[in-house]
Amino acid sequence: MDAETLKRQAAEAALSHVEDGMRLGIGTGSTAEAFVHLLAERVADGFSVVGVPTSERTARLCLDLGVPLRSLEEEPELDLAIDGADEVDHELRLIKGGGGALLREKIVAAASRAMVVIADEGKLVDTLGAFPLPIEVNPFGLSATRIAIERAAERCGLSGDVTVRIGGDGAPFETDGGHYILDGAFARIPNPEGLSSALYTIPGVVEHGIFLSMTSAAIVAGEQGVRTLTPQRHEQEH
Ligand SMILES: O=C[C@H](O)[C@H](O)[C@H](O)COP(=O)(O)O
Repeated sequence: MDAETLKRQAAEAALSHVEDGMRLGIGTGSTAEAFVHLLAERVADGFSVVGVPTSERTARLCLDLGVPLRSLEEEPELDLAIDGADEVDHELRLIKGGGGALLREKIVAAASRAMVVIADEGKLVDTLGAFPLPIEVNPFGLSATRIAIERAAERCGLSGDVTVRIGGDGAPFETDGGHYILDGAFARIPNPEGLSSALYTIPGVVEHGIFLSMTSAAIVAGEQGVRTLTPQRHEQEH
């Protein structure tokens, strides 16, 4: 089965967590977009939800497909966030931000009573870090912040290049918040809590893509079917 089919299966299973009348945080990326398409079909059938998008890209798709939207300012307390991830470990710690939406995604997840992550099984890892860690930074003092990140990573026992993400136009990729992204190729992050804390001490760091203790459940689709992982590591077959 190809990754797109698996993403759609995970997105389908996530719909069972959505109840009529919910205020939903809606993630960014290809898996979240598969979810938006399915949600839009439900909305067209009369299902009532309001969505708070985690990016301009997701907002455009929701508007195109007729999913009603509010800003987080209008709906500051959400019932559920549904989002993809770049990596998920067995404690449901995540790396996110491959699409550059990590800041809004983390704010929306934090404003939600629960967060369900949807992914194909290729995203499941023993140790986070093979996917370069996205770190959102203020453009001011970019080089100084990059050096500070490298030193902080070294103090955590990590090495690897930290590079500025470049957009399609050859200029630094700019997030919806007007920040830049540095990608840290650390290969293995055995102590994500330690790296997270170290990154938060750097003034130019706006946010990073390590999501800790935010995931209520991860719905993972693979060749053997769709599984729901919870932080207690209980699994359910669908
Ligand atoms: O910034 C983007 C998000 O964190 C995405 O949820 C993440 O990159 C996964 O995207 P995809 O579902 O396309 O693999």
